[in-house]
Amino acid sequence: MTQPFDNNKNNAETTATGTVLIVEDSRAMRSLLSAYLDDVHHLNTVETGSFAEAERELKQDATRFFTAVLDLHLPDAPHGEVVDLLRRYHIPVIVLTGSLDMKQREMMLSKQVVDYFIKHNRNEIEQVAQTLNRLWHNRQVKVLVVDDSPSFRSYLQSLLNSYRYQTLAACNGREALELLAQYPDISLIITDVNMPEMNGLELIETIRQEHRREDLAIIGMSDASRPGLPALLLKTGANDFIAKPFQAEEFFCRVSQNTNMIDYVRQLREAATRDFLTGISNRRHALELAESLHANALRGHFKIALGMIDVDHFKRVNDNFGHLAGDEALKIIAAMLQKTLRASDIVGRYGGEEFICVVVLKRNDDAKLVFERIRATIAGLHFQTAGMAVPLAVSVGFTTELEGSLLQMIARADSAVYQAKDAGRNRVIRH
Ligand SMILES: Nc1nc2c(ncn2[C@@H]2O[C@H](COP(=O)(O)OP(=O)(O)OP(=O)(O)O)[C@@H](O)[C@H]2O)c(=O)[nH]1
Repeated sequence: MTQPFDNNKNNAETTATGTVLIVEDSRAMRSLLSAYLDDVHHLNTVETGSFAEAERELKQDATRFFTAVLDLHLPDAPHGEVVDLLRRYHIPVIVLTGSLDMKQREMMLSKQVVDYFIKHNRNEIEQVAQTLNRLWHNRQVKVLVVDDSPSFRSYLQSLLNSYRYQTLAACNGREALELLAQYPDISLIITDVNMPEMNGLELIETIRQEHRREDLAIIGMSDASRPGLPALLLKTGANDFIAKPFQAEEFFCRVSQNTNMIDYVRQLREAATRDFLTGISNRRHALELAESLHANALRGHFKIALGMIDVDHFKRVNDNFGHLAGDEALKIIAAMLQKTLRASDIVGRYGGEEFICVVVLKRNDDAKLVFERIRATIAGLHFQTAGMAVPLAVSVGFTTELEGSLLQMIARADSAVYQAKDAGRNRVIRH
């Protein structure tokens, strides 16, 4: 396989914290920038006022810096020399400067500066902060580059690395598919069209049989001299197209638009499956997962037990200690259920103060003991509120009878919960 992950020593994955080096000769601007970035999640700053000071900090330990924000015009380096200094240490550079002519702009772009902003007011500082946040986030984003030219592959990788993306590379479609199988969380594939073994169009067609445009973005890349190609790539399933040769600025606009779209869809999906209070699966998602376990159990692949867990006298917790305290109690119980059960089991918030658990039973598992352990653990929990330790308890109904639908199984477990409540609560009843 061609060039796996980039393991550049200065890759942000190896830096322990997100420290930003600021090089700015105006003390007021430096402090304003630093104070603002401190508010940005994860980002500490080291302030320097000249080329010499920046050089000293880098010599001391350059690996702590994941990005630098630079002024181009420093008293001891008036022509942007500080950009070269940072690039020697492979640290991504954002320029925040008082003025910029066309020549300087070209110079910066040729040196792979991440972005540049002209100082006008606080608005630019906000934009710098947003760019830093994006770079910090990019460390988690995998981009696969597919091209048969080794030099072009490494050029693309170095461009992407300057934006802190994680990169992988393949020299044809077949290798790309192997890498995709190995790393299913790849967000974006940038592929050339003309390649041996499997070309870019065949690759896109194959990928689209399994991955939709909103799950995995693809940018097709080819010669600007083939006018019909962009449409063909888009029709085959590419999200976007870029013509070679291209400007780094355009390349990054397209890359970030596509990776942002994938992130956004992933966040929406995540939000749609999670219960907003407890963070465990919501009812709809838990039922979806449970349907599949139930179907497999009916086919005889394994045995399952389905339990409904209802918090006892929960109204009293709310009435005595307030709704927020009640919320805390629900979070504690959800976390405990999640921790107690195996990854192959399902835990979800069914509604209000009721949880659903579907447990895959291994050969020696006793369903009654599994739910008894849950009940006993919760009965041993006290949550602290208003200076008091409030005891918690749950009633559990469960069943291992698979017959009929999943909803019928839930109804059986539910009726066992009612029996447990009637029998005095804080107990486990089997249907
Ligand atoms: N704090 C909080 N309370 C909730 C939430 N969802 C439901 N509840 C409360 O849970 C309580 C459930 O009360 P009941 O159905 O009377 O049951 P209970 O008090 O637990 O009594 P038993 O089930 O009979 O032991 C109600 O007061 C609901 O307002 C929530 O998300 N947060």
